[in-house]
Amino acid sequence: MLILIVAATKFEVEPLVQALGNKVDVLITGAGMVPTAFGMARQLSNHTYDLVLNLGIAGSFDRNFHLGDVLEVIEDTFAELGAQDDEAFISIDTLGFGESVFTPGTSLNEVYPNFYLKKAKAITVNTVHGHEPSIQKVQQRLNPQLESMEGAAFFYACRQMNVQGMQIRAVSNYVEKRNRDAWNIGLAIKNLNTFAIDLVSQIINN
Ligand SMILES: O=C(O)c1cccc(C(=O)CC[C@H]2O[C@@H](n3cnc4c(=O)[nH]cnc43)[C@H](O)[C@@H]2O)c1
Repeated sequence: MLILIVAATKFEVEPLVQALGNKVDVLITGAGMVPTAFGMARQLSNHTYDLVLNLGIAGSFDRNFHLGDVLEVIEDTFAELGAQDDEAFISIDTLGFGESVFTPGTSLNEVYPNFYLKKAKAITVNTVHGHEPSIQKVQQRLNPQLESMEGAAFFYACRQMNVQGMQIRAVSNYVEKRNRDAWNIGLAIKNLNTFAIDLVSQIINN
């Protein structure tokens, strides 16, 4: 089983690289949609994989999730792709020249049914939300549970390159008026990597 791990920063997957770096390929793209899409296109043009895993931290709109929770992203939307029409937003889909909503090519249940994670719907943004009025606006429009800067681009690249992909994220912060002191990146990275090391070990040993 050939596995590619895709992450925005090396910090997010450092424990997994220490534990399993000789058994899987790891692509560190840099943060954001463009580096993710470009990095994946280059890597997947030159290599073949059975499974591609996007691992990272994320902000949560949903207060039922706790900091450190590890979640499977089952839908991801390019939240800013469209046009403003005064107070309204017209999605790229409605405009008729693109798609904004993407789903994974596979699922945890399909890949390894012994493992279970709570599911979440996410949005992908260029600008991390940190201003209450714009948070309320995006919640009314899309009702997202999570936010990252790469997820939808990951799903898009998987689909374009015809590979099976899955996105797993751990909550590092709530999406709220910017409050960097309240982030718990350390806990999110610890829980994410504990889960991912366990999952990848099981997959490659079975
Ligand atoms: O210090 C900051 O303000 C800051 C802003 C965004 C991301 C970071 C990171 O250190 C992590 C990079 C990675 O984290 C994802 N992420 C985490 N929380 C959020 C969020 O609330 N909204 C969007 N993305 C988030 C993102 O995918 C980044 O690539 C630091």
